Amino acid sequence: MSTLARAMSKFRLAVIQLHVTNVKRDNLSKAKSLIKEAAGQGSKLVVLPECFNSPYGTGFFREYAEKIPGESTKMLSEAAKENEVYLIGGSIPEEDGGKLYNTCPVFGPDGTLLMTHRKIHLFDIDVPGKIRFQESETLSPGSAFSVFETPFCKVGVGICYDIRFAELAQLYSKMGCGLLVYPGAFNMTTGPAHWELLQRARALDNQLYVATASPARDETSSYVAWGHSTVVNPWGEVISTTGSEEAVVYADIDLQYMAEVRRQIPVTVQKRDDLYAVNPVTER
Ligand SMILES: NC(=O)CCC(=O)C(=O)O
Repeated sequence: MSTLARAMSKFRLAVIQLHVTNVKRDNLSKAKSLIKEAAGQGSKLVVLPECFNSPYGTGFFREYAEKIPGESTKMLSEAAKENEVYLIGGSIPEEDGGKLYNTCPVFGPDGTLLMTHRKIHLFDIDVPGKIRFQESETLSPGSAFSVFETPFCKVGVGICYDIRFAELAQLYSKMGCGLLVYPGAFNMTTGPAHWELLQRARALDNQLYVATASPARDETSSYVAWGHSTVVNPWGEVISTTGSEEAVVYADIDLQYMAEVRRQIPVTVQKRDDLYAVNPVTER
């Protein structure tokens, strides 16, 4: 491997666990300053949480929704360019053609919008006495897979509940991703039970890096996020995490290490695709 290739196989990732308020302007300016802070620490890829510009809740999505391009994506584009980072803009409520989506915009270091991911699997759950949440009351699902290239590796994007679907991660892995990123706001019921477990499972199943970005916990909000933004390596180990407060979580991603794990335990090439296969039906 050349020195350049070796250098490109390592990069710093920053996950911003933002304290989200109901004042959009404040959310945007706080996000902007934390992106700058993360870039100042050498991060090349920066991730914001699900619903970083708006409180998370079906009663808020329409009020905070924007078209793309709009106020929030303008800030993200400028921040990506000013700080020369790839920026996964968490998610924002998006309005398009009268429908609302939970959408993650991704920007390149020149400020270009590389792609948007509209949450594919809407968060509709009912755990009696604990939590009932129906995103589908106000949101429509996306129906496209979302992978983008960086000089370091291919990155696959899902939003929160998308992490529960192992086939999506498997598909992204098959498409060549070395890192899966899920901006997500788990809650006080499913967070302690499933959040870390799902990340480690997706990482181990596919022998790749997994990163999640949650809003910081706010006990006064109608939906209390679990926090605990995390990065997991291809061995299934948590390599960086935090608690419930606002924080920036840093992790050094090493694609050579991923290749080493895949050589040692070669499940990615041992898959019996002659017996079973997960194949994309649409791609963009
Ligand atoms: N925002 C979400 O999709 C929440 C997902 C979640 O909490 C879960 O348990 O799954």
